[in-house]
Amino acid sequence: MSKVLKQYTVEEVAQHNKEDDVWVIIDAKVYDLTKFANLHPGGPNVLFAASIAGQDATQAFFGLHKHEVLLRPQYQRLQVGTVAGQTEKIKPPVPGALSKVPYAEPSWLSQGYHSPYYTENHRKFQTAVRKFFETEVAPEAAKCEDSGKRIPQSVVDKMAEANIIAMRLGPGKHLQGRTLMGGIVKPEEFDYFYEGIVHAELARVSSRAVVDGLLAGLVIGLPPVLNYGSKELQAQVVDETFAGRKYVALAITEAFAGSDVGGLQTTAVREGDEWVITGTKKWITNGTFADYFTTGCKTENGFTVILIPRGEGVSTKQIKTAYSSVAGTAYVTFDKVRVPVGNTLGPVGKGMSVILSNFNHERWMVCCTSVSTQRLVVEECLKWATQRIVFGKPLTNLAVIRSKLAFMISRVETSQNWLENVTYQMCNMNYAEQSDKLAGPIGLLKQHISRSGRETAEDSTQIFGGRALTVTGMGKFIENFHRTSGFDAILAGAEDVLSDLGVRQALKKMPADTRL
Ligand code: HEM
Repeated sequence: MSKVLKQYTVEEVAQHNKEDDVWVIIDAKVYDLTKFANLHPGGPNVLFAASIAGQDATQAFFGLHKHEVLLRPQYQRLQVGTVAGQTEKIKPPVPGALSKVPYAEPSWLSQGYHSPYYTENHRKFQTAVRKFFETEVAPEAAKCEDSGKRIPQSVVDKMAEANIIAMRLGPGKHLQGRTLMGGIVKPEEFDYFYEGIVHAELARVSSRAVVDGLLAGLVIGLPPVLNYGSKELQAQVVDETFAGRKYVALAITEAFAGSDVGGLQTTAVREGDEWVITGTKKWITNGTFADYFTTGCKTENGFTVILIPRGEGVSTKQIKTAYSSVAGTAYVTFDKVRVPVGNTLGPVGKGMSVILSNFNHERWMVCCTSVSTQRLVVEECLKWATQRIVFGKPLTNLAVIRSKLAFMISRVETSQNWLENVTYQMCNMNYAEQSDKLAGPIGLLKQHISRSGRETAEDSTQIFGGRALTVTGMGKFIENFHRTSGFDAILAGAEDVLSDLGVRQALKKMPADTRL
């Protein structure tokens, strides 16, 4: 039973202004901080100041803490009453609800705006997905970001139950017969806009590392099995991965070669009905816990992709990167690993096209998560710049801050609009057409979005000041974004390589019969 809260007048609260009896008012609620003072992370003295003890400390509080602090159960207990004649103004977030902060949501989710791409059913789906991620994933995501431990199986199980894992691989036959998000969308109606919603909502509740830790390896490592694996192999692997019982990682990059896939040295040699594989792989997302590795190998006549199950000769070790170990980034060693020839994905020697066509979806997914995160940065900055008082006025009074906000908003809106256009093209092209027509545009889009992200990371850091330098507190989200936005510029293809790819693809299509 929740405790009955007494009402106090402002004058009554003001009596509690001593070190052994300290109360404060925060947003029309009365808190008894007497016992808590010595445990307060900001120290006891700040609570005893004449402007705080017994006073309305709302503005001071929100200048120093995120709202979520008051919502933590251990701090909710400090509330002893409410203030007579006052009502709370700052509302706790409702799971699944949209933000009312301008530009915090894409225009298709903003009241009074329209979109040619999304239907009412996309909206219904979005509400359900946001609620799911906010209630089921967000609490664990925050814990794992801190601890570096992998996402608990209970979260994976819930994602599998709603078929979120399968939906993250996009539309296709693999969705047939599955109930998607409780049946809100039929498998045959599921398009890339639905999939984009899943990526965007995941990014809203997760740090960059958690986005990857929540089975990004599977999202990029399983498509070659779906597109090129034999029926027997698919039967063995697909269901158990969509059920969240087994994990997959894409193992392409090596210390010897990153974006230049041609320089890979891991080698597969055919011996009867088996491949014998030797080599190393680096920066492998989810590699520490993956059960299967979709691996790029050098073979006699070129490059071949082979699915390697974890077993004898396979070892993985964690690489410490700038983001949390929750992503399970690994260094993988294959030491004369024997794999049946049936595990080959696509034609022998033609692995390059398997990998290159797979990149489109991976890069597009990074675009979806990155734009969503950049939008959250805009929201955080708008909130902070409005509530932060400097020299007696809100930060928004400064033209330089408004200018930064203008560029941040413009970057996220241009990115979103281009992304939606590319998504629409994907919805209307088959896999082969996408590989032919979209590799260049998606490369350019990703470099635009990751570059925008890094500029936004810089701007937001200036807006948050010192708070953007600490991993906890008001600016923790900005700090994390600033530290990890570079991952979008490298993973799935380095920014410079992708800009070049985009232009080279365009040049290939230049008509021979044209002159200035
Ligand atoms: C219900 C009342 C309060 C609770 C539960 C609370 C809790 C906390 C927590 C959890 C932190 C650590 C910040 C973080 O890492 O997120 C913190 C820091 C701090 N708190 Fe409070 N606090 C309360 C009231 C106040 C008030 C009224 C003041 C007024 C000056 C204050 C001043 C500070 C300061 C100066 C810091 C350090 C901020 C920093 O390192 O940037 N707190 N508080």
